[in-house]
Amino acid sequence: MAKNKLRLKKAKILYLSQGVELKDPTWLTSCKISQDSLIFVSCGEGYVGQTEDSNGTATTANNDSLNLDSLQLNSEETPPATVLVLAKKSFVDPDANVQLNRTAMLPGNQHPIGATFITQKIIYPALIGNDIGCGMAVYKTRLSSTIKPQKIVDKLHHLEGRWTEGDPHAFLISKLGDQHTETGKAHLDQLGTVGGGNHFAEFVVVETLVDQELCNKFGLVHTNTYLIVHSGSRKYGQTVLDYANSMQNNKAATATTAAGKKQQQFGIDPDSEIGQEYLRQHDLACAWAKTNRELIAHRVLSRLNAEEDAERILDIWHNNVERKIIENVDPEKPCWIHRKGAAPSDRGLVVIPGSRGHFSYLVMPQGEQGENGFSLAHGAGRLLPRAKALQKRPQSSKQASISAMQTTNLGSSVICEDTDLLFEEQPDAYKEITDIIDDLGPYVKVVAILRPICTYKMRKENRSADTVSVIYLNDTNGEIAREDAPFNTCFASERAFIRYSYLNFAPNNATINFYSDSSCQDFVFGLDGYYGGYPGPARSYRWVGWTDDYLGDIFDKEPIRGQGEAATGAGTNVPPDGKHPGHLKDDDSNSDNGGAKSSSSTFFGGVIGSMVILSVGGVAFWKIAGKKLVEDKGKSVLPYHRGSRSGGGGGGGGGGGRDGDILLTANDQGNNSFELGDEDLEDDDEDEDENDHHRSGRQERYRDDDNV
Ligand SMILES: Nc1nc2c(ncn2[C@@H]2O[C@H](COP(=O)(O)O)[C@@H](O)[C@H]2O)c(=O)[nH]1
Ligand SMILES: [Mn+2]
Repeated sequence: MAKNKLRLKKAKILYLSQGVELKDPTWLTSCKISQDSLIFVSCGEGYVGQTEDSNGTATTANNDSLNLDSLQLNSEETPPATVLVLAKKSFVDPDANVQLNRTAMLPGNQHPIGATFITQKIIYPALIGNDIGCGMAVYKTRLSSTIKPQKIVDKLHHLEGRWTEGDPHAFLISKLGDQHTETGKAHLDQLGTVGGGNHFAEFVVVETLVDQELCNKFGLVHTNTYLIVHSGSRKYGQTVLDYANSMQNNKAATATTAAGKKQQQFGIDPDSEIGQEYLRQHDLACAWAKTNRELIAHRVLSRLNAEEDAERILDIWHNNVERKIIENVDPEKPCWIHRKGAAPSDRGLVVIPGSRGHFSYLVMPQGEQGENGFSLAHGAGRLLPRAKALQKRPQSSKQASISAMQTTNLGSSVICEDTDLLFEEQPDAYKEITDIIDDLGPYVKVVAILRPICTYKMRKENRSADTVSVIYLNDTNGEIAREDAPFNTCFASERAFIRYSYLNFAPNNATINFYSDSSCQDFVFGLDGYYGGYPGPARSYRWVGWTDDYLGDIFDKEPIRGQGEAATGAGTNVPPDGKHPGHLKDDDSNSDNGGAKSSSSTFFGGVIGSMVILSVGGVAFWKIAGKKLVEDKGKSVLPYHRGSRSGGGGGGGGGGGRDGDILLTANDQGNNSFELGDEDLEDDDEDEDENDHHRSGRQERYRDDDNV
């Protein structure tokens, strides 16, 4: 319409007065827009018209609370919600205001973080996003407040990847009961891991005891150190959102009316079967996230021998949907409080962190809670988008600028071995916490102010997440050698690799255990026949702790096999569902106890979206192209000399490798290099941050994108 009337070649955005984008032209007919309403037509520019604040005062666009009543935009089915912006002193991004007002008309898939949305009769999974149950926990520890930050830095290692000192599944069940048996082994490698993005584990001390009585009640003292843990449900939450999305998509396809379609695309009736199932899974994810924070605290504190007597002071979700009867709305029917980066103000003590270089506040909600949606800020919130914060990284004196980022103006230390993340999360990228606390003045009483001393974000070195342990067990002698074959992190820029694969050097009759010690969920392995290997009884393979998640597309394709007999055999714990390489064979005679006619094996593995191909004793190199494993014909067999290998197991039991067997491949740290084509950097990670396209490949894997 605008195109024709105004002869615009590229009318891109229509705004209603107040700056609300008219996304869907059907609103013009389905909503009552008065005849004399103004519509602003833009060729892509932002809204520049005037807005009106809640006092009726005209202001410039998008910089204050908007009164949607004055929009005269009302649909009988979805009248726009009332919008209240509590931020007065603190900065609010104009785009956030626009998103907020748009969401008030009909929740879509863009909404600001740091907001609460209250609905009746309908819930909106998209408002919660994928990091269901993200929240903050605070623990009192017995560590003295005089502890040196460097001591903490030195001790905080091996916190990535699966918790190996205990059984994560048993831990989950012990905390949450049998309801979590249904989660099976899935995602357990992530239980007890901080994750990426804004997540952190931070040691703090008390800077100021503000409300002595409440400090006494919660054990807040100057002498001790406290631990704040911020994390969520990791990939588990994503599966729950996926469920909701798939159900909604199905429904949307059968919706008849335009209005009905919109509703069904984004919202669910909580009493419907789908709604009930979503809420059930959502609640499990929230419980999972809480347990995750508990295990993170346990792991972190155990590094400092302080896990035993730690006391949890609070644990709150700031990313979930909650049912609540709000008397003055409807004393009978519950409302649904969606918190997207907002802390509850009806559950006692709340922590509001600033940034790793600012103070954090412990506050107690007070006074009338209601107009604030029973919610508070969950943190200072970002001032700068990630990309902008990253641009502040100086190009020169790289190392100096990295080191500067590893301490803060408050004298605290920062552990963050991803340099981009280090800059993205710099304190200057966050708003001033004191402004936020001032804005919350009517709703909270400050209890104590906390000073950071050491913030753990992530380490790359020794990430057990990126380690595959290959352990050789001799039939009779038990374990004879273990090698951790580390992927030198799964960061695309650094090239994942496996140092060695020793399969060919394991003795005949050995049982080779593949321990999945990884949260690299797309990591895949395969075993297949080997061209001309040495003769000997088959080895068998045990797959320990592997789940379907680890095995990607590669195994859907039958790998190109060598000419020899495969030495694969089903171990006691095989990878699921036909994906075990043993299932690919015609002749399954080489089972656990070994068929006599086996030879050696070609062994290959890969990381989808990145690369790792290894091949021991094989004849071919392989590479990942997109999500497919293809033979890399450009590579020839490279020699490998057993003599140069360290560790036991080589040649024991009579077989051993032979000169000329190929050691693996992959990156400059392996013995043989393996170049990657560009396709290896393909960005196919479903975790990708929609606001953060500058990275690629596996680099996103550890980023929790929706990690509010
Ligand atoms: N004390 C610290 N606070 C931090 C850090 N990184 C972020 N933050 C604050 O926490 C919230 C979390 O926000 P979310 O949207 O990811 O849930 C954020 O708004 C910051 O104010 C940190 O390292 N230490
Ligand atoms: Mn969060």
